[in-house]
Amino acid sequence: MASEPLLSVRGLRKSYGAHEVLRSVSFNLDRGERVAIIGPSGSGKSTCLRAINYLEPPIGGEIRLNGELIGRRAGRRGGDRRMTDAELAPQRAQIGMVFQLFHLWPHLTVRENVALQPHKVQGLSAAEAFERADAMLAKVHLLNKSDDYPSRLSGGQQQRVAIARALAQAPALLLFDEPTSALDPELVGEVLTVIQELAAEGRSMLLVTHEIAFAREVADRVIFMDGGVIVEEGPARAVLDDPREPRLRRFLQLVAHSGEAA
Ligand SMILES: Nc1ncnc2c1ncn2[C@@H]1O[C@H](COP(=O)(O)OP(=O)(O)OP(=O)(O)O)[C@@H](O)[C@H]1O
Repeated sequence: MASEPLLSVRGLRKSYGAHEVLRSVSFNLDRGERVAIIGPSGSGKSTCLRAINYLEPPIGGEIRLNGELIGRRAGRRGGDRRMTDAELAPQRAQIGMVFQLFHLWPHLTVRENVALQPHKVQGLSAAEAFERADAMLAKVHLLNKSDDYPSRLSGGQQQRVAIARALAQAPALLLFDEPTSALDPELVGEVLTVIQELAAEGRSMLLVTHEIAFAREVADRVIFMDGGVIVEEGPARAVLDDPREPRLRRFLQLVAHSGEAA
């Protein structure tokens, strides 16, 4: 029997008013797998990522991590109900998320930013949480900045701190939502290098990215979304180098012509 996937997304749906942004999206991600989601602006990529940890609660479908249903539990009167934020916290802790904007606490040092979740949510002592923070900051090559405040760091460094913070949760799955799109071009490389190093460690990750060359490099599998549905998916090189769907072919041509700024 095939083993259960790490992440299973089935029939995911999301609307804003009458606008259906996700129209039954289904895919799996296996342990150690790297999956990139690409597609035109507004196709629902970020919404899909944010629905996975219920930052944007979906209106239909099912998400499972290690087989466990995310965001919903059996209700008293039969059927199921949405979990409260408190109930969701331990599930969210298994899913590390890195956003386009870094969302670091400005009044905390780099080390304190990274140690906060392990200390407050996972119950590590302050000393243990700082030790873990330092180990994660070493991974993103920023141990020398641990006593600085975020405002003293470049955008690329702040994003690497945000990655260290996600790692400090010891998550089963990492979600990256366009992690380089708020950065000046000269700062993109350092962030992509760190993500690549994490991929080489065999971490499970789902990335929304506009960087097609990077997706080809780092992802095992690519999902192309358009209009709230998955139009094509498959091994990265097959999807990106030999696309079947005309919509994907057009998208890749457009990206190539605009210097990868889709
Ligand atoms: N909070 C919201 N309220 C209303 N509409 C929203 C909201 N968030 C997203 N949308 C709409 O949902 C659609 C999908 O947005 P989403 O950000 O998921 O697309 P995307 O593929 O990630 O685009 P981009 O590449 O530009 O980030 C868009 O039409 C967007 O305007």
